[in-house]
Amino acid sequence: MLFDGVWFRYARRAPWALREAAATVEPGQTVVVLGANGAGKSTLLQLAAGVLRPVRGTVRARPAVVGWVPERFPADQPFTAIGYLRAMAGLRHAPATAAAHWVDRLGLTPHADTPLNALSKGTAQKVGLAQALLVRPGLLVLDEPWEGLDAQARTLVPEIVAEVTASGGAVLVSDHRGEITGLPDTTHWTVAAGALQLGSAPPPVAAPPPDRRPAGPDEVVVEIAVPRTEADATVVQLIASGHRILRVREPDGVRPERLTAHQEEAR
Ligand SMILES: Nc1ncnc2c1ncn2[C@@H]1O[C@H](COP(=O)(O)OP(=O)(O)OP(=O)(O)O)[C@@H](O)[C@H]1O
Repeated sequence: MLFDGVWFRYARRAPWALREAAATVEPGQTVVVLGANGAGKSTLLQLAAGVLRPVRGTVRARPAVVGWVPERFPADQPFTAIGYLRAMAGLRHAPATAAAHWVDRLGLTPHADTPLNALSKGTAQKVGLAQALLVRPGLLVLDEPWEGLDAQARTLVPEIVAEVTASGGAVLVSDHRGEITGLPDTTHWTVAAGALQLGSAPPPVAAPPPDRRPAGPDEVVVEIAVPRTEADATVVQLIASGHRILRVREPDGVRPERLTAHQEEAR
């Protein structure tokens, strides 16, 4: 599949959400799309899936079967989980066992008869994932597939991606938090302010230094624990939300040399 000079904006006078994107996706390839909030990842993925059409340029040679998993599954539909998947399976001429297979595989059995709009966000996301897999896709497009999923379901994502690519399908997956660790042989693309860069490593998140002033009488200190890989990004987010970072530290009893250079400086 080829992005041939693709430009997109959401309204006539709106700023370009994607500018002159040029890229190729080969069969069997996994492309991880990185970038900050609002950079244009979802826009790019929707153009790949054919959900949006380019304003300029074209997307060529899109595989016939596209599985599209949006960032938020639209759960406001008058179906139960299994009813929805059976209806989708019928529309797409999927194998008769497809809906039941994915309900079982994604751990949806206890929720099969629950109306979609009564499902938790994570369970609804699993239904969104299941519908994209009813017919094995030549292109699977996953927009932040980890959002809201429980630990068990998260481990299934790399497994499913590997199965799709092993059968010659291509996968495009966005990951604004840099969560992807379990996917082998991936190509990285980075979107920054609507510009697509190919083959670049995840951009480093440079966290500003801590604010050394002690907490004042009208403040409280809230301690949080985050995954080591998300520490810098969390510091940036908290500061952007108007909070002060007093320090970043290792958990009690953990040797300090495991801190990154930045975290060491922030102690
Ligand atoms: N439906 C829409 N109507 C108008 N503007 C939109 C719409 N969807 C996205 N945009 C704008 O297009 C730009 C790119 O948004 P996009 O959702 O592609 O970013 P993203 O990288 O996927 O962000 P996030 O990680 O927050 O999902 C942003 O400026 C956003 O505000």
